[in-house]
This record gives sequence, structure tokens and C-alpha cells, in this order.
Amino acid sequence: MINTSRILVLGSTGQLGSEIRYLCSDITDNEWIFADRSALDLTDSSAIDAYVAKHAPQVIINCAAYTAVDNAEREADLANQINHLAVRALALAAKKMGASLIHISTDYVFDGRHHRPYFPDDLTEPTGEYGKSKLAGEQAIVATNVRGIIIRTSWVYSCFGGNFVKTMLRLGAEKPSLNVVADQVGSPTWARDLAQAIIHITAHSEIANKTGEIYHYSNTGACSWFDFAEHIMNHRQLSCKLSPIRTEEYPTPAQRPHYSVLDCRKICDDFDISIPYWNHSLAKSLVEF
Ligand SMILES: NC(=O)C1=CN([C@@H]2O[C@H](COP(=O)(O)OP(=O)(O)OC[C@H]3O[C@@H](n4cnc5c(N)ncnc54)[C@H](OP(=O)(O)O)[C@@H]3O)[C@@H](O)[C@H]2O)C=CC1
Ligand SMILES: Cc1cn([C@H]2C[C@H](O)[C@@H](COP(=O)(O)OP(=O)(O)O[C@H]3O[C@@H](C)C(=O)[C@@H](O)[C@H]3O)O2)c(=O)[nH]c1=O
Repeated sequence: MINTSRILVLGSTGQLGSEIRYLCSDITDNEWIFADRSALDLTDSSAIDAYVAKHAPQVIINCAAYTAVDNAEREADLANQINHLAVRALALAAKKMGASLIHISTDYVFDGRHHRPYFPDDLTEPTGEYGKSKLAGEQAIVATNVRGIIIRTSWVYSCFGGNFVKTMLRLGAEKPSLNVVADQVGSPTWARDLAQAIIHITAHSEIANKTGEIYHYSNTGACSWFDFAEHIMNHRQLSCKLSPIRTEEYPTPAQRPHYSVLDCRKICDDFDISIPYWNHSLAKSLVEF
């Protein structure tokens, strides 16, 4: 283990950024800088270099992103600015300062045609603008050769921010019945678990040996959005009747992968991490919603 002293977290008001802030309030041996949009607006790439130089962090954790999957279809330029161009500027700034960059990406870089979990080096083929912009961000990091890693995750939820769990709890309390897509399969991930893993990685000596390496982190196990919704309702004993439907029956602007389960063994092996099962984490998390 190494001692990291100054850690800059971007996207501090989002789900993951908020969970990191929540967890690290106890960790006093590091200096944490939490940047929100008012401190650094990522639509202004030229501000990034100066901000990073001013704070001179040893580690940067980039939790900021454009995450509105459907809106990205009509705001592709904005998604590209935040998820790609700003990430390139951030990687260059980190490299200049000798900082390690821990960047978060998504299962939506895959097209979902697989029938087995995706490895980090599997072929990427995003089906929507959000996934394309996130992939471009990954590629920009790799091209700069900055120290650090990219962690792809999936189906993230938390009591902080908006997510599928909150939507289901709201609709489940309001409506007698609901249709939910049953032919898209992935792994729900409690942002608290991922935040814990990231904090662990910032202090792990291996981080200093990596440049642009890609890892996967999701809670273990897999389910469809319909299964996920059913478990959310059951944990909360909501009586809303759920019906499984096919993707075509729930038309959305963005096409989502039918299967995006991630193989997470590499992050467990390289950083001595064990990952909780998705439904155990869901049960734990729901106490806070
Ligand atoms: N949510 C999910 O299901 C998944 C997320 N991911 C990835 O994980 C990471 C964290 O996601 P999550 O915490 O859920 O995301 P959220 O949408 O909860 O948070 C995104 C954060 O980015 C910030 N942000 C957006 N635009 C700008 C901008 N122009 N300038 C500065 N900050 C900005 C937001 O600020 P503000 O509050 O001001 O809008 C917010 O703090 C992202 O990289 C995402 O792509 C990967 C897989 C699944
Ligand atoms: C609200 C609702 C959604 N759905 C479907 C639509 C969609 O196929 C699926 C999930 O919908 P959402 O829009 O909540 O989730 P979505 O925005 O697609 O979530 C994604 O976010 C980005 C940021 C990621 O990186 C991904 O890993 C993933 O978590 O559920 C229903 O079938 N019934 C419903 O009532």
C-alpha cells in the first residue's frame, strides 16, 4: 500500500461521487477535494488544465459524466464534450502533473450480443450516443498514456441521485401495475460498493504500475430489468403488479444492449477486491432510500 495525500474527485454531486464523499468522511489521512460543476464545468475543456494544476492532486477520480442515455441521442455533441473531449483534457492535465487517473466507464460500450460475461478486452461496439461518447473517452485516456485505470461498471444505483431503483420505488407506490423489459440482462451495482473499491484502489501500490488499463466492476450475479424491479418491489413489499415485456414493447430513443454482464475477475485479482452479490447489496442499500 502507498500513501496518497491529495485526491481530487470530479462529479462529486452524482451517485458515485456522493458515495465516495460519504465513505471518505472517515478517512482523514488523505486530503480530499470534491469538485462539482460550479468548481469545474467540463463543458469548458480549457478550464481543466488550470484546475488540475492549481490543486496538484496525486490521484484524480473522474465520476463526472453525461449519463442521460436517451437524451444523448439528441444531445450527442454535449455528451461527446463531457464524456470524451473533457476526459481527454483531464487525462492530459493528469499526465502533465504526474497524477494517476481513475476514470469510470460503462457496460454500454458493448453491443450486447454476447451470451457470456464481457472481458475488459472484448470488442466494443456501442449502440447509442452515450456509449459511443464513453468509449471515445476511454480511447482518449489510452492514447495519452496517463498513469491510472478505467473501470467499467453497470446499472448503478444509490440513495443519492436518480436511478432505476428510485424510479421503481416511485412508480411502484403510485401505480397498480407496471411493464418492465425482461430481455435486457446485466448486473445492478450499488454505488457504495464501487466507491469502496475505488477508495481501496487509490491506496493500492498496483495503481502506480498501470497506464490506461481497463477493468470491470459490477456487483456479482445478473438479472433482467424486470427481475431487478421485482426484487425492489419485494424487498419493499410493494403490491404493484409487474409484467415482463420485450424491448420492442418499451420503445426508447436509445438502443440498449440485450446482455451486458461484465466479467470482473481482473479487478478482484489485481487489487485484492471481493465483490458483493447484487441482491444482497440491494437489500442493504434499500434501508437508506
Ligand atoms: N448511472 C449508471 O447506471 C452508470 C454510470 N456509469 C458511469 O459511472 C460514472 C458515475 O455515474 P453516476 O454517479 O451514476 O452519474 P450521475 O449522473 O449520478 O452524476 C454525474 C455527475 O457528473 C456531473 N456533471 C455532468 N455534467 C457536468 C459538467 N458539464 N461539468 C461538471 N460536472 C458535470 C454531474 O453534476 P450535476 O449534479 O451538476 O449535474 C454529476 O455530479 C459515470 O462515468 C457514468 O458514465 C457506468 C455505468 C452505469
Ligand atoms: C421506467 C421503466 C424503464 N424500463 C426499461 C427501459 C430500459 O430498457 C431499462 C432501464 O431504464 P433506465 O432508463 O432507468 O436505465 P438506463 O438509463 O438505460 O441505465 C443505464 O444508465 C447508464 C448511465 C449506464 O451506464 C448503464 O449501465 C445503465 O445503468 O428499463 C421499463 O421497461 N419499464 C419502466 O417502467
